[in-house]
Amino acid sequence: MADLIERVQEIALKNNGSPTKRFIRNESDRPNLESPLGRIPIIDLSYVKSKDFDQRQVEDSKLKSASQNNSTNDSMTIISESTEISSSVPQTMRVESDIQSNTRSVARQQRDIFGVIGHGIPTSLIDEVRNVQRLFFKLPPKEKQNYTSDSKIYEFKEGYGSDPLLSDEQILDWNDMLYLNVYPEEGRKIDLCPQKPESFKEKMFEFNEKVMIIMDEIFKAVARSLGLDEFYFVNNGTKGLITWRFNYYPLCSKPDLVLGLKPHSDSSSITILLQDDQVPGLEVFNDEFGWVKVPIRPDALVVILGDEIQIMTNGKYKSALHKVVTNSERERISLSMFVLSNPQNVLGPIDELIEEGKPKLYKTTTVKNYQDSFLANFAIGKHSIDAMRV
Ligand SMILES: O=C(O)CCC(=O)C(=O)O
Ligand SMILES: [Fe+2]
Repeated sequence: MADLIERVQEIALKNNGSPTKRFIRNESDRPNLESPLGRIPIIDLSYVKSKDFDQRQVEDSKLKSASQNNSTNDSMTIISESTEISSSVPQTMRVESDIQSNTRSVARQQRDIFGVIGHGIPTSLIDEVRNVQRLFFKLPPKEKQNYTSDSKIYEFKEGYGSDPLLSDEQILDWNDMLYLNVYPEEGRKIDLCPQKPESFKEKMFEFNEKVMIIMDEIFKAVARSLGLDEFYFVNNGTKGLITWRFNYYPLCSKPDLVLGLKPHSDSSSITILLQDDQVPGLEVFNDEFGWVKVPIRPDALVVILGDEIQIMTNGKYKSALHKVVTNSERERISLSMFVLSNPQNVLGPIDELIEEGKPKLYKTTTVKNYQDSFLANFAIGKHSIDAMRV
């Protein structure tokens, strides 16, 4: 078993987008390309940051309803007042989505994923980040290969690569990626950071600085919504490590047989996702309707709750089960910014969040242990959080 040297992009180019056997999913795992368009809440960060207490409370309670598993119909009413991000899906896709939502309307909003607007990051910078990412993946294979690290395949593999091949039975994701540690600064491997396009590093670090500020605001709002001290996460190393994953999904002539990314939850506390501004693909699991498409709103960042939050909140907030489907017309990119706690931190339910009379639902371990088991399980499609249940 060796790492897959030929990248998905090259396979796609050589075969006109036609996947080889290794990518073909078993019948039960194949995507339904007609899944309905989901509704995800929108949080306006300019209100969350506001000094106006009342306005901040409205946004905080939206976040609470957005995240809490057992929220009531009342809290859903609050979030339904917010703008739906489906409103700015590009015209061509909107028509398709509207037809779908007419035939099968999705009433229940997601509670494990939400859009963030009012974040103050200029659209021009967001577009530039998407642009340098696209330019990087357009480089010749040899050039991109310079950014591949030679660490063992079952460890976290920084740099350029694709789904590591861990067993002969494994079905691979139709995705190439570039993984980079961006925080703390001393953890950066500058030799794995693309030299081309020239502005890649500059745009990446400029964007990172802005996103780091937003992360703190989100952590503060999440803490408030849980009744914790607002600095609980900020002061306890929940923003301990930030890793970016630039995803590239080539076009695929058999999107009904293949997945861009297999169903998974992220191991992070939260993931901030910058979606492609044109091409949909992300789907999230909805308890009522099964898989639903996550709408696109080009200026919004998407926040995905990860396993760490589910464990820390003793299941009060849930991590989002999500996957990516491919399409036969256009390639797609996305950028996942995973926020992980300090590796040495203890990971387990927070004492203040264990309700009286309710048991602890998750074991306690270290963040490092959880990450290690997550990476090994991810490749073979297993969910690590299942092993954490008491
Ligand atoms: O491509 C996307 O929209 C999602 C990517 C993702 O889930 C991941 O990188 O973990
Ligand atoms: Fe993910």
